[in-house]
Amino acid sequence: MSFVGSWISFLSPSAIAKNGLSQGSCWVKFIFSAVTVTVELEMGHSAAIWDQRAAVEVTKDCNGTGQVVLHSPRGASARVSLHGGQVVSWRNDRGEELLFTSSKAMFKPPKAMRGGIPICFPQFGNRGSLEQHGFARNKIWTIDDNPPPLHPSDSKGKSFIDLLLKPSEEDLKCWPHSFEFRLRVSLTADGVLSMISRIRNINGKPFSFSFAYRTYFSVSDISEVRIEGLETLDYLDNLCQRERFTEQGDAITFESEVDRVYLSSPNVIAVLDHEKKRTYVVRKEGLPDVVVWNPWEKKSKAMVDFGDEEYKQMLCVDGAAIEKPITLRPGEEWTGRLELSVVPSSYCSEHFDSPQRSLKVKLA
Ligand SMILES: O=P(O)(O)OC[C@H]1O[C@H](O)[C@H](O)[C@@H](O)[C@@H]1O
Repeated sequence: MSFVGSWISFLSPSAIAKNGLSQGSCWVKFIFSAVTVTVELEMGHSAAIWDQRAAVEVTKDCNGTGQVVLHSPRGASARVSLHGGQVVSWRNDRGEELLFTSSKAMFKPPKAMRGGIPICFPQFGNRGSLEQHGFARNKIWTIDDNPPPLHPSDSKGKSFIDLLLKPSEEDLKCWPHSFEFRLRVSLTADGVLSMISRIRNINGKPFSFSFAYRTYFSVSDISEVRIEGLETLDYLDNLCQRERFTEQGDAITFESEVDRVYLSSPNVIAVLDHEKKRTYVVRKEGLPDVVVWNPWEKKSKAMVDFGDEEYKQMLCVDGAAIEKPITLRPGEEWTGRLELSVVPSSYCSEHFDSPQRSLKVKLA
């Protein structure tokens, strides 16, 4: 289908209804700022070159929460909820969902939806006095129309949205530190998903926090999955009172519950799904730790928003800063970046066999 054709079908009411955008929505807004589209005709085929910001849809529903859908010109998409600033869907150009969402997930505040990429801030797990994984994932974020600039490469050729979280009076009672948390979520034409978090101390005193992009990857079968890039690292085992161990295996595979924080990890990690013949590549910056979590059978049964057998279809691999909390002095800002891409495993076996050696790709 030509680019123009696919664009028109994207705008049609049936496409909007198919994407579920009109259901229960108070309004739908399309943002096409600074879009430059060139359509080239060559040998009877049409191709599109999309130079600038691509299509971003914003939908707001009646209970005050909303979603933003990012579209790539080649058909990939990402959906971000204002509830939690949580990425709730990431699809490739064939429409395949790459993130896990539980069939029992609840999409209503105040709790984060089980799946996607909830943000753990300012606390990870129960390492502190706040609610599990901190409050950011449970709050309503706003769209930031005028964020401080990022590097031009963070915008060029991408569809993106900027979100903002500031503490409420209630948040300040349990965590008395004023901050601005800016989140940029973007999608490249090839469907690479990026998240950039900028957290600024606007308080008169220093504060410390921990952080994780809890990333629920969708996998064919957990027994067919392995992680490369964490071998030989030290980790804290949440199942053994955070005792420190050293990883011994060649790669990480799964046959029981896992809940670990790998320390001082390389900036590129690969999650290989043999059955699907695809590999997720996780690139990160500013995030020294990697959490690996799968609840397995017993814990799955204990979670109300998670199916008994669903542990087989998911794996959390989170870029994180946990062991050494980040400290910001007044006026200082911290940045943590995550970039997710997916490649066929045939490509991976050639290029990603040893992530520590060959995946030294700097984030743009
Ligand atoms: O159910 P959640 O609050 O999302 O937490 C899910 C899991 O996250 C972490 O990995 C914790 O160490 C686990 O103890 C917890 O069960």
